[in-house]
Amino acid sequence: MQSIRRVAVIGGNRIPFARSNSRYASASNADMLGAALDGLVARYGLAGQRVGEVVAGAVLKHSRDFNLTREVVLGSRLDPHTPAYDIQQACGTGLEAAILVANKIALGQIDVGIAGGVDTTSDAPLAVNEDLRRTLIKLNSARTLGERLKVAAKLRPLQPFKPEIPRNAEPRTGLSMGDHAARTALTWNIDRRSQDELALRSHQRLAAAYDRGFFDDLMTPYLGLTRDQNLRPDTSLEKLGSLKPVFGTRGADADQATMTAGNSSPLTDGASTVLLATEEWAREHNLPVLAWFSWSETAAVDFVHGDEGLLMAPAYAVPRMLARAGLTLQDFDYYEIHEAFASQVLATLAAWESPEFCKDRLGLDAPLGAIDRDRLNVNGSSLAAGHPFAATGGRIVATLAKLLAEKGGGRGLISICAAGGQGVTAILER
Ligand SMILES: CC(=O)CC(=O)SCCNC(=O)CCNC(=O)[C@H](O)C(C)(C)COP(=O)(O)OP(=O)(O)OC[C@H]1O[C@@H](n2cnc3c(N)ncnc32)[C@H](O)[C@@H]1OP(=O)(O)O
Repeated sequence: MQSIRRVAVIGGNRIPFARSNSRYASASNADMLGAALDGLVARYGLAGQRVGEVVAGAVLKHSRDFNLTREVVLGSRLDPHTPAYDIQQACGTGLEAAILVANKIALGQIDVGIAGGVDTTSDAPLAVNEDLRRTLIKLNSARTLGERLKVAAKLRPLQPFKPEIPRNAEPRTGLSMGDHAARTALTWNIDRRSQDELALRSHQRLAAAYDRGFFDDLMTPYLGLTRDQNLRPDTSLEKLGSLKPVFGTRGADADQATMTAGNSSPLTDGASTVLLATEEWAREHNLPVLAWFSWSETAAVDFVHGDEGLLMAPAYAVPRMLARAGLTLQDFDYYEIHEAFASQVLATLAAWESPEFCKDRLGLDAPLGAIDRDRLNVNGSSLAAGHPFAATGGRIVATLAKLLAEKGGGRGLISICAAGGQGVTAILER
C-alpha cells in the first residue's frame, strides 16, 4: 500500500476578473482559462513539461467544449501528453478541482498537477428551444430529401428564434441564488447595515492588497485589465446604503429585502489556476512551498424538501472537517469564506454561533462559536473581486497559500457555498 504524501501549494495565477459584458465580452472560456494557464506555465517554468493532470471546469459551458480543459492544455505550452479533464460542482468547481488534484498527489498517483476554473456570463451558452433542437436532430439524421422535407415542414415560422437562456437559478425551485439567499437572510435576521459593512471591508481590503503588490505574482494582466474591474476603492457605507434591494423583493416579505447590487457578488468573467505538487517535486524544481493542502470536506443540504438554506452547506461541511482534523473553529489564522452574498457569509457565521443550530442540526454539545472578524477575508473576497463561478476556488487557494507564506506559518480555512445546496471546504497549513 502507498503512504499518504504531503501536498504542497506552489502558487497560482489568475487573470483580473471583469464585469459581465464588459472587458472580456469577446473572450471565451477557453481564451480566459488559456491565459490563466499560460501565466502559470511561464511563472513556474513548466513549458514543455508533462504535468500529472490538469483538472478544471466551468459552470456555464458551450456544448462544443466537451473537454474544455484538455483543449486548453493542447493550446498551451505544456507537453501535449499531459492528461486533462473537466469537472463541475457549481461555485465549488475550482476548489473541488484542487481537492481532486491534491488527493491524487497524496495517494502517489501523480507528483504534480494543476487545478483551475473559468466562467463567463458574457459568452453564455444560449441553446435553441427544445422543440427546435429535437427537430434539428431529426433533420440531421434524415436519410433522403423526402424525409428531410417532411421533418422541415414541422418547423413553425417563429419557433427558431426563441432561445433557451441559462438562468442563475435553481432548477428545482426556479428561484435565483439571490432570492434563496434573501430567504436565508430573513431566517437569520441579517440586517442591511452588517451586509453593507462586510461589502465595504471587502473593497477596502482588496484595494489595499493590490496597493501593496500582493497580487503581483498571482496574476497576469489580460485584455487591458491589471486589477479586478469590479473593485470600487471609493465606495462607502453611504453609497452602499443608497442602493435599492434587488433580491427578495417579491412576496409577503418584500418590505424586509436587504440584498443589493453592492452587497451581492456581481456577474463576472474570469479564470484562475493553481499549481500543486509533492514536496520532492517542489525541491527538484527549486520552487518554494507556499502552504500545505491538508484537509477538505464537502456537504449538501436539502433545500428542496427541508428548510435548510440553499447556500448553507458550508455550515455543515466545516464542523465535519474540524472534527476529522481535531481542530476548533478558532484554530485558524485566516478564514476565506467566499462572498457569494454578504448575507450568506453572515448567516453562516451566525449558524456557527447559534447553540440551537449547532445542537439540532450539527449534533454538537456546544456552538462552534465566533471567529475573529479581523481574520476573515483579509485581502477582500468575491464582493469586491467579483465571482466568475468556477474561478473563485483557485483565486482563494492561491490567495490563502500566499498569505500563510507571508506570515511564515499558520492555518487557513476555506469555505465555498455552491448552487444545488452544496458546500466545498478545505484547510491550508504552513
Ligand atoms: C453559483 C453558486 O454555485 C454559488 C454562488 O456563489 S451564489 C452567487 C452567484 N452569483 C450571483 O447570483 C450573482 C448575483 N448578482 C447579480 O445577479 C447582479 O450582479 C445584480 C442583480 C446583483 C446587480 O446587477 P446590475 O444591476 O447589473 O448591477 P450594476 O449595474 O453593476 O449595479 C447596480 C447599481 O449599483 C451600483 N453599485 C454596485 N455595487 C456598488 C458598490 N459596491 N458601491 C456603490 N455602488 C455600487 C452601481 O454603480 C449601479 O448604480 P447605477 O444604477 O447608478 O449605475
